[in-house]
Amino acid sequence: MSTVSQPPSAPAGPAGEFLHDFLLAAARHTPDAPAVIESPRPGATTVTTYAELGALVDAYADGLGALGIETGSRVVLESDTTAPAVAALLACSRAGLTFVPVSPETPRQRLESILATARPALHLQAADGTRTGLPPTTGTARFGPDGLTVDRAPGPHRPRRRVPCVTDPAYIIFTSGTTGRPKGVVMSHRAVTAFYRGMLAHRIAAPEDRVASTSPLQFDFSLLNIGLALGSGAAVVPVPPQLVRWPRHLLRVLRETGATQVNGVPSIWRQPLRYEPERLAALDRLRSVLFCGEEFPLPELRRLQELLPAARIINCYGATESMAASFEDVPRPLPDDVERLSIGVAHPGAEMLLVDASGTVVDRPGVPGEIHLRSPALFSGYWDDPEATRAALVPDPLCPQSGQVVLRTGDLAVRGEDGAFFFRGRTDSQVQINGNRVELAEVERRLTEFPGAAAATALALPLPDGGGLELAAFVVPGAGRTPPDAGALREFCAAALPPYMVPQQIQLLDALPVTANGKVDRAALADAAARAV
Ligand SMILES: Nc1ncnc2c1ncn2[C@@H]1O[C@H](COS(=O)(=O)NC(=O)C[C@H](N)c2ccccc2)[C@@H](O)[C@H]1O
Repeated sequence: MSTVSQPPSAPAGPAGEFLHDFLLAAARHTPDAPAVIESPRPGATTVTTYAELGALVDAYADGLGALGIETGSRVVLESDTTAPAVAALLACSRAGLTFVPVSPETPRQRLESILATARPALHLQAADGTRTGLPPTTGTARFGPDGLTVDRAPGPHRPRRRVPCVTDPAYIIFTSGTTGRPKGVVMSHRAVTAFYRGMLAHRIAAPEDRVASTSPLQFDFSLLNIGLALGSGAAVVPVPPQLVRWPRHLLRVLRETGATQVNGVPSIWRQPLRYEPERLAALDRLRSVLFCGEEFPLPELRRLQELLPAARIINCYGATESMAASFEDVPRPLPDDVERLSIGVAHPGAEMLLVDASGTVVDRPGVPGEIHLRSPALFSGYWDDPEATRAALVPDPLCPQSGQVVLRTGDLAVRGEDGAFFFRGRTDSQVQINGNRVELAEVERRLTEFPGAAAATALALPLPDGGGLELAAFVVPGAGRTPPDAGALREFCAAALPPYMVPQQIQLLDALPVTANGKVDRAALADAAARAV
């Protein structure tokens, strides 16, 4: 076999099956269109065009190429979502490297756990990044307006691989594993671009859109937003996490950048709805809202619809193991009798089916089952965790002989008469209280029906004597409403729920604690409840 000094150029997959090809293809014809619009400070709005983004990608890819890092190596990319950060992840893709996004707010111990697991060749941060003390086995570099600056070159290695392949990992997202050790969700180029194709078939964004992304880069919601914007030839408007948390800052960024779509987890709306309803209603360019990650409390969703009556609101459901699965418009207005939101059906090219506890496929309306997802966008597996991978990627229940695997989501749903799915919580959110099965979402829903309650979270907590579980609940009052009384809330629950579903303790909170990805932080609530006993 001939030895070649230069690797043959990677065979491009079908048009744009590599992440960088896919995301830069849409705007080859519109180089001067805005790709990223940022407004870190009042009056300091900057636009990066597709041509400028492409030039940054070239500069960073050259810098990475010069380091001679072996194809398939990992690069930890520590940054908020910015134009240079988007260019850096695209440059990793072009250089045949797998990027591992982490937020600058990632605690050191968690970063060290990710470094020990992913064993990256390089840690890459922004020019003004503050991370120090990286292990000597990891190269370090920074990306800035003029290219890469290498602080410490990656260690020498004997390259065994030279040709990038579309089944290579494009990125690894580390999620908080239930076992405490972060799980690395490995997504190939083929999977993520297959997902992007399915999502873009919904025509959610158009070239004139400006898609605000309010999630940290380490959360694949940000990667969905980048793909949605760039894949549509539109602009992404990254909102730094430290601005998302302050309603006035968030609304200023949306106003000054002319955002036409705002994508985020439900919790980003809680404070703006409560403290800045007028400024929210004044965002007259805002024409769509997309949310994901957890159920949107219905009182807050209804309030959002009141303030943004013209906005299309999309409920996006899915897991990091396939980036997402479905996109469903919320009825406008949401009928009063709706208790659970539809998650629709899987995006084009994918299919959800329900499997009951016995492993039988459920195909009758109204019968609950666990969502299994058949999709070309399924993850490759959990990094270095074959056992967890086998538990998630299971044989196709309809045709196990085929060798095809489907994603076992851990989510419960029922089908409506029209075939759409209705989310029914996690399989692990079914708890046993005094031997009775309790669906926590049912308790939460009853609590949010109380006049003046905007959101609620219910938890099953171990009894102090260790003998079983008891229900605790946390309720956030609505904007400008008299805060509900805990006793009245208990009576309200008792009027509609069996005794074992009435929370023993109910705490009123000004806000629910959220994780780094913006989801309700149930672990923090459990700790607070334990301390309150
Ligand atoms: N719209 C929902 N209603 C209700 N429960 C939900 C919903 N979207 C997720 N979830 C829940 O969140 C779980 C997935 O959690 S996750 O792996 O951390 N990933 C995410 O939350 C974000 C996900 N990758 C994503 C990114 C971008 C767009 C859509 C979805 C799902 O299995 C559901 O339990």
